[in-house]
Amino acid sequence: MSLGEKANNVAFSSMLLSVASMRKADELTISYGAPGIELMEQAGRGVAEKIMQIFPTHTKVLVVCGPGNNGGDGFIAARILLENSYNVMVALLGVADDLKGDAAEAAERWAEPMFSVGEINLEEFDVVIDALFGAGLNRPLDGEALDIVERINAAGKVIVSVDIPSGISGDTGAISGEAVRATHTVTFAAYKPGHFLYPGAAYVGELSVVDIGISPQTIEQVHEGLFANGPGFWQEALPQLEYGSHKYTRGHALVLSGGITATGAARLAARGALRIGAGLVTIAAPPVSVPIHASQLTAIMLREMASVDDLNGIIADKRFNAVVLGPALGVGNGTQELVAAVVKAGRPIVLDADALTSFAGSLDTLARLTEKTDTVVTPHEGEFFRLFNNENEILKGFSKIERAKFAANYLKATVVLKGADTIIAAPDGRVCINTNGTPLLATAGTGDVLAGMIGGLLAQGMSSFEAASAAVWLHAEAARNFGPGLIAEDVPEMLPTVLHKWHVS
Ligand SMILES: NC(=O)C1=CN([C@@H]2O[C@H](COP(=O)(O)OP(=O)(O)OC[C@H]3O[C@@H](n4cnc5c(N)ncnc54)[C@H](O)[C@@H]3O)[C@@H](O)[C@H]2O)[C@H](O)CC1
Ligand SMILES: [K+]
Repeated sequence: MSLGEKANNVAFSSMLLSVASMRKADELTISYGAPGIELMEQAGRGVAEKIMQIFPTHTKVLVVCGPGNNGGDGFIAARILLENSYNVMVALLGVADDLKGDAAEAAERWAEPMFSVGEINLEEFDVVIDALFGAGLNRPLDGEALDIVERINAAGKVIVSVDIPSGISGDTGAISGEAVRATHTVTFAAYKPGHFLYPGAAYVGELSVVDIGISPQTIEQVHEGLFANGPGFWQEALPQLEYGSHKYTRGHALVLSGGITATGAARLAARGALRIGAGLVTIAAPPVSVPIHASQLTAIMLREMASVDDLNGIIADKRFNAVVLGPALGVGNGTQELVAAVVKAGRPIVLDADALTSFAGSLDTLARLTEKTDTVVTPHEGEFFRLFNNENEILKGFSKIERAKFAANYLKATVVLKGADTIIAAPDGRVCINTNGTPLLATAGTGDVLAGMIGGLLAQGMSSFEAASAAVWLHAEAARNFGPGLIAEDVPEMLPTVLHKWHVS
């Protein structure tokens, strides 16, 4: 199957491999008969081809090789570039005699001189290939390793990193001391979490993945449930419009509103739900807020909710098939009671903002509710820590992925842990890392819109993990399409452009 065909495979193109699962894929492939050096040849060729796609043959290329197989990839890339008449030099961190296994073989195949990193002047080159460290990085860079990374970053050249920018952890995106700021990163077989998690995501530059002969079957075999978020992952699960569609087949989302000074959040959420395709959307509001909403709503409907009894009366109508609670709903027991009432009705729910903060300090009360119905919770870091502040002992040292997984398991809910690199974690252990986050979303009310968008997809029958992943990606894509000056009200209105661009009916 060509990479192009594989990319069409919904799950495959989004599968992320941890460093350990990549190593297992490597070992399995070798055990099936492909020698390691062959994988390295294909890896090095993938890097060389990226250079050849972009730069003319008179480009002066310096390949900086580390002491392991990342360096091995570098030697192969250097040889292939030289065979294609590129002007190439190789500098080695360490000594050639210390090279082992495939890296030593790759160095053997580089028949030209090898310089030490101390001998070369970066100014003489146009492009630097960073083949210092990849999956084997196991401690902060120091000494000569740190020095050459700092020199590479200071040289102002185009930098192509092999597998992952040196100094970045493939699993967490964390920086070990310093890291190469790549212009491009070419990785192998599958993307790694560190390519999408900050700060690593800011160091990879333009990211591409090349096939090195590890089969999709092997990748699926070692895959541990980590996905990169994008249309490739959930497009097939998105509700599609059929000729028979009418507003009732597209679901009815209910959004609960706060009091008279806090009605905008509910309208933002409701608009997000409507724009993402819910057939009907209703806001349930306290009597004081009803006239405020009434003067501003058109397609979105409005019901008065003076008490929990009123809410029970409203959701007795089973056509309300998704409920969004939280945006400016108010913090306290009142909100806890509203959440409990909706859980009792057994509808899929989205809990955001105040519906989460209201349970700070009573996490188990929340867990007993969320385990009863299909739930998506959408905390940002602050809300997460308020909710899980008693679990700090356990969570200390946890990565962002591990914290999201812990919460999803604890609450038996899909957790959207928002941030520059939003993580979506399902109770079954699957994790989706968002790939298109943008600081444009750092403006009041965008979280309300996201909660509504998730509710709108749940109303259309989409399952929680896929609905949350799709909404997170479409939400950021809408912001990117709008650009500078974005405010929350713009996000729902940009959705048609994004849905059209991604051919999502
Ligand atoms: N399927 C695959 O996994 C393939 C991987 N390829 C490439 O191999 C590297 C991983 O190679 P490895 O030898 O395991 O480690 P590195 O080359 O990344 O690191 C080299 C070596 O460096 C030492 N080290 C670690 N941290 C430091 C540090 N901070 N300072 C100094 N030295 C350090 C440590 O001993 C490491 O062993 C992978 O990234 C791919 O590029 C194959 O090419 C294709 C298949
Ligand atoms: K590297």
